[in-house]
Amino acid sequence: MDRKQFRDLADPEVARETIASLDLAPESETVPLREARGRVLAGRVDADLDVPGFDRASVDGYALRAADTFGADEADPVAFRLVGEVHAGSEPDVEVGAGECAEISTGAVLPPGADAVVMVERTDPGDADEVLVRTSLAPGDRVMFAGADIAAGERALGPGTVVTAREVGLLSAIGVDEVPVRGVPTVGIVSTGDELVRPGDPLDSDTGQIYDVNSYTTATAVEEAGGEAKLYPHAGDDYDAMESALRTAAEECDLVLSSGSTSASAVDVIYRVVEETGELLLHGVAVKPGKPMLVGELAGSAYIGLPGYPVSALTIFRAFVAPAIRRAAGRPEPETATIEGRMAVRERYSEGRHRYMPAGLVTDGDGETLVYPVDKGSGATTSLVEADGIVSVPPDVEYLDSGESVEVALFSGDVRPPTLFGAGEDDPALSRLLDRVDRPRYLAVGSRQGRRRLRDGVTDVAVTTGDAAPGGVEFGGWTREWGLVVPAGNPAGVEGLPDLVDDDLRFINRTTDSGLRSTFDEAIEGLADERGDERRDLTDAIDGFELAVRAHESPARKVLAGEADAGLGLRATAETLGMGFVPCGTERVTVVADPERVEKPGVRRLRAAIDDGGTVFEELAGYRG
Ligand SMILES: Nc1nc2c(c(=O)[nH]1)N[C@H]1C(S)=C(S)[C@@H](COP(=O)(O)OP(=O)(O)OC[C@H]3O[C@@H](n4cnc5c(N)ncnc54)[C@H](O)[C@@H]3O)O[C@H]1N2
Ligand code: MOO
Repeated sequence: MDRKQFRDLADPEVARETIASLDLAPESETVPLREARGRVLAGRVDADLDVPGFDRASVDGYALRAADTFGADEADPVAFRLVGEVHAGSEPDVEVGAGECAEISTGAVLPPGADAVVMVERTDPGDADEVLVRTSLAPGDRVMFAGADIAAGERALGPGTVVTAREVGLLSAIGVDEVPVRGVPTVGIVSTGDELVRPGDPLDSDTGQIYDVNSYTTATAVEEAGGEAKLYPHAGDDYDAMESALRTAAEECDLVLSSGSTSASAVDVIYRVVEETGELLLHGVAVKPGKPMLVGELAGSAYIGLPGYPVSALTIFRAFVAPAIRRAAGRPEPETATIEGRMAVRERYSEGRHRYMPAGLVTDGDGETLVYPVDKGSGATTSLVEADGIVSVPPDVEYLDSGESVEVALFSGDVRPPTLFGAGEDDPALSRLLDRVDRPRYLAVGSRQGRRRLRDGVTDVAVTTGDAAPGGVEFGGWTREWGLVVPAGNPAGVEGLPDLVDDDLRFINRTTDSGLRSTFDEAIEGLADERGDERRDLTDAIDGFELAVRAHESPARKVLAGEADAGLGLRATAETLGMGFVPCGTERVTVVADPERVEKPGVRRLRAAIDDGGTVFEELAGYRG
């Protein structure tokens, strides 16, 4: 095989073969039995003694010769002479002859001469040192013979066995206190990028800093695949920093995984580091996401470069890297849990790359599984959390039709569709109500998108302001007070919407998908009518009218950060954040369900939660149930 493929995007199969050609399997080792849980046996373990090591009583009773019990039954017992006793853990000092018996406890060595044990319950005391036996026995009854569990020389466990409590049980029984196990591949993780900050450290968003998602995510995924993750400090975006980080990791690990710096920009130099420090075998694969991945070797260690975008990095990891780590660790490929479903919507894609499409599941009113694409882009960490699995779409498929049957490879076998799937307005009361539903999924995409997804038959419920979604079953709702969120104490003395137009105030708006934004637009429209102005004149006069942010607290937070004087928001938000509030009105939030899905358990639960309301509305300033 020609292992170098730089110019064109490689076929995914070629990428898989190239990764398979890397050697990342560590040496086997021996570990104490107490530390063997979860490890994979590297070789066969044979028993070198019999278990049990002696003929053993299985019950408390009397050891005797079975032949002497012939004809005994409840009505007609046979008398035996008691000649001694044997306890577990001691060597018998008695021999059992014809017509004799010895008292014996469970687990004790069968005394010489005896070949069976009668349970104490089937006996009675007789005269003096006599025992009456009220049942007939066959030789071997209530006795476990030496080697019956496992015999010396027998195969106990084979290579590849994953050690769990059961295996520890057998190994303990045969006296093994150390086991040969496959080495755990050590995987060094080097994230690249000047902008990265470890979670827990302070973040300066103004300078473009972001929390490092890939280091911990990849480390967790490595451990899930059976490797040992070793985190290195992230490397800056220059050649020397990357070279030194990769070199150190390569010296200490079986596999080095980097993330970032794989693509086309001037700082994406990692391929040169690999080329010059080791060998670059492949750069670029015809998959989406994850096109710019790299495969190579570095100072005797295997190397894979993941793209910087978290979704791309994790998708590539799952598709290409995890199988290689499992192989190196000697772990079996997990049963892929898959589920068939029909596409809820049509999805187009035609870039000629094999696509790993994150997909969510929802059940319709008949319990049938529907599949919808979740694509918030490779840079959105919520893409994978909001999805349930991946639909693999070959490069020649240009679209998946609505209603078309597809197969979803679930992220794990225990993934289930949510009991309730909703979309619409971002609202704090709704968040609290959803806490009362078991495993709901809710996408705060705004009223407009909420209506659309309910109409498309994707979601079970829509949560909207203004007009309720048409054609649905109304579950009721609540009102919330909206207005302008200003700094505490309202230093600019803002009194209402007219001040936004007339005064020199920096304002932050909500995106047009949000229902609150529609309410605001109507109020501006009303103000324009009142003044006999064009709406446009008013909006042009508002400094920041076009500055729109996505979620319900976002404008207030910008005000809090000193970036604006007033933000569109809710009284509840101002209260929570300890800010000032200028009321402009109330608006109604309505929950509407797909008529075919009102009987789904999660949907019924939400309806009950709305009816009940409890303290939810009382606890939120400006809310009424
Ligand atoms: N002109 C082109 N630009 C891009 C192309 C292209 O073909 N031509 N490909 C795009 C694709 S596809 C991908 S995928 C990315 C891959 O980019 P890099 O691997 O070079 O990654 P960076 O540029 O360093 O980062 C991309 C993005 O991800 C953020 N990032 C990086 N590391 C982390 C981390 N550890 N945790 C969280 N987020 C991280 C980074 O800040 C960037 O926003 O390139 C496209 N561009
Ligand atoms: O390959 Mo990029 O990963 O398409 O987003």
